[in-house]
Amino acid sequence: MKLEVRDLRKSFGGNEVLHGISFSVESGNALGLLGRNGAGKTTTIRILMNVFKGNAGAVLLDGKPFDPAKHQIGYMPEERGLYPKKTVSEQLIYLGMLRGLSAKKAKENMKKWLAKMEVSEYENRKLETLSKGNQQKVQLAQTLITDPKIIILDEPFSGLDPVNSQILKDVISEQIQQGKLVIFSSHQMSYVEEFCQQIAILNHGDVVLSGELKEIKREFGRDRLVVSSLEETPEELAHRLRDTFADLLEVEKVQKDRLIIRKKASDAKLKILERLVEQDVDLEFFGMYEPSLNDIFVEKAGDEA
Ligand SMILES: Nc1ncnc2c1ncn2[C@@H]1O[C@H](COP(=O)(O)OP(=O)(O)OP(=O)(O)O)[C@@H](O)[C@H]1O
Repeated sequence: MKLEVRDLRKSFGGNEVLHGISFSVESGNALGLLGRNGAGKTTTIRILMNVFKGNAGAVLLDGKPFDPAKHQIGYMPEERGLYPKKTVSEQLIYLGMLRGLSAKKAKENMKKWLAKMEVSEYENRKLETLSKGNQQKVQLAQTLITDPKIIILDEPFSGLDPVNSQILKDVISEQIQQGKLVIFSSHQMSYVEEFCQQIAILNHGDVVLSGELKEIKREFGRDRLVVSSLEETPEELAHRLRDTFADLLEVEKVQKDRLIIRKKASDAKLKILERLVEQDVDLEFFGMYEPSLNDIFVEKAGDEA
């Protein structure tokens, strides 16, 4: 399956908040929808789920208009909607049956997903007596109870500690391996980086970058090198390079204890290395720049995530 968002626009009261969003994702892949607060992630997901309609554009599944009501979808909205007074098992079975499972299958899946989320011990507790993080895991169990082929999660990691985030990450990775199509929004770059093949970065209602994360990283790192010296601080090294390497490179920035430089020609790498050796620079590191997703996000969306 291929889910495609094509040129989506949305206005609220004359204020356009999505200016033509496009991205696509196929089964067996996860797409991380990234963006700062207010970038338009939730609005995009709500249009995908037909909570409301866009003013223009289309959502297509295998090239045809996508109607979420006609498919089994695991959707976890930003505002969590479980019943605080009911027990965990009651509500999971109820919601499973509401979505077409037999009572037997709903009970079976309830047990399976509570175990995967490591919250089986709370099966007979009222939801309101659980911690926020455990309620969140129950919500995820509910989202996945029908074993949906399409999974759409709005900020699934919010409120989870690192251990619970890892549990969720493992569950999502397993779903991807089983061929599910996953879209989720997040601010947490490290998790997105670990298991998303695709990303779309939203900034003020525009997709500023989208595609295969590996490709994006390769492209982003192209022409850039990282260099550091044992004897000179990155600032001192930057000074030296600006003075005596200006024909070969531009100094881009200091990142922690290293310097990021941009080659002026694609074959300049060896020449740079030769000149560094000629000048007796005591090299600590010299190599390709491999940007983190956070580096890319900061450059594209303007600030720390
Ligand atoms: N119902 C609404 N009425 C008016 N404006 C809205 C409505 N829903 C969203 N917006 C506006 O649309 C923009 C995008 O909001 P959205 O919730 O999609 O962002 P987001 O990327 O999900 O942000 P966050 O990370 O904070 O959840 C914001 O400027 C928001 O104020």
